[in-house]
Amino acid sequence: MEDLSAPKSKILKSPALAKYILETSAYPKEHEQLKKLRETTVEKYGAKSLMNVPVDEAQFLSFLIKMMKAEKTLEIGVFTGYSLLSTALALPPHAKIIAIDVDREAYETGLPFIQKAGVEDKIDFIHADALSALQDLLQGKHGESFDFVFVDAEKENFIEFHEVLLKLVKKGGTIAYDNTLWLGTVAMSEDEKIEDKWWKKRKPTLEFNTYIADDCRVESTIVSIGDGVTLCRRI
Ligand SMILES: C[S@@+](CC[C@H](N)C(=O)[O-])C[C@H]1O[C@@H](n2cnc3c(N)ncnc32)[C@H](O)[C@@H]1O
Repeated sequence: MEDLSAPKSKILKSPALAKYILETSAYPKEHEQLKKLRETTVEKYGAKSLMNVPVDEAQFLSFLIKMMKAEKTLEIGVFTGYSLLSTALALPPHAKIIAIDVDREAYETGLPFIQKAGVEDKIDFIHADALSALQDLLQGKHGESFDFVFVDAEKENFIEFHEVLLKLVKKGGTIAYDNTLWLGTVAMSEDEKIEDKWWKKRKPTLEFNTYIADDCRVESTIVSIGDGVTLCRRI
């Protein structure tokens, strides 16, 4: 999660290079309804609109979903639905996405674009706190059933999410965690400390990254796109 007030909120430190990637590769291939959803989010949410995943990151995840031939996915942290719509467009017609967020208003802001893109039927939105919704999925018939999970909610809960998600994702399935390089703070020293509201998420991010590096139940890699995405494949 990031906003415009964040200190140079991308990990790519050259703004010119970031602009080049977006303009040369990402924007030309962006679906019309994704573009409209993004513009509406900026208009309504201003600085908060950068909570949407960056266009190049969404395209990377879309590639991954297609290459995996995923058919059942889960998203934790929807906001106005940029990554949700991108995932829905990447999935085949009969596929399903369960999407969880505590903020129904934000989801409903993006919903008209999901509807116009013709992919609403693939989505089952759950308006709830993610940890309790995940427990419900586990009690239901969803154990070991997901091909792909995207986690883009509070960093403080990532380790708890991971433990439940390992019971929900299939063997060979992938869990992607967003913002795992947290504005680059993971590699900063105390001397370089930035504003408290950003710095305080450095510690849970560092703890999560160490936890995953030590977790023999998954193969994992940190991809330096957006604000950092960790991919975990369940062994
Ligand atoms: C960074 S935004 C998600 C952005 C989204 N993936 C996109 O591409 O637009 C984080 C979202 O997580 C939601 N969230 C944070 N903690 C949550 C929790 N414990 N349970 C459910 N939703 C949560 C917030 O309401 C917010 O909408």
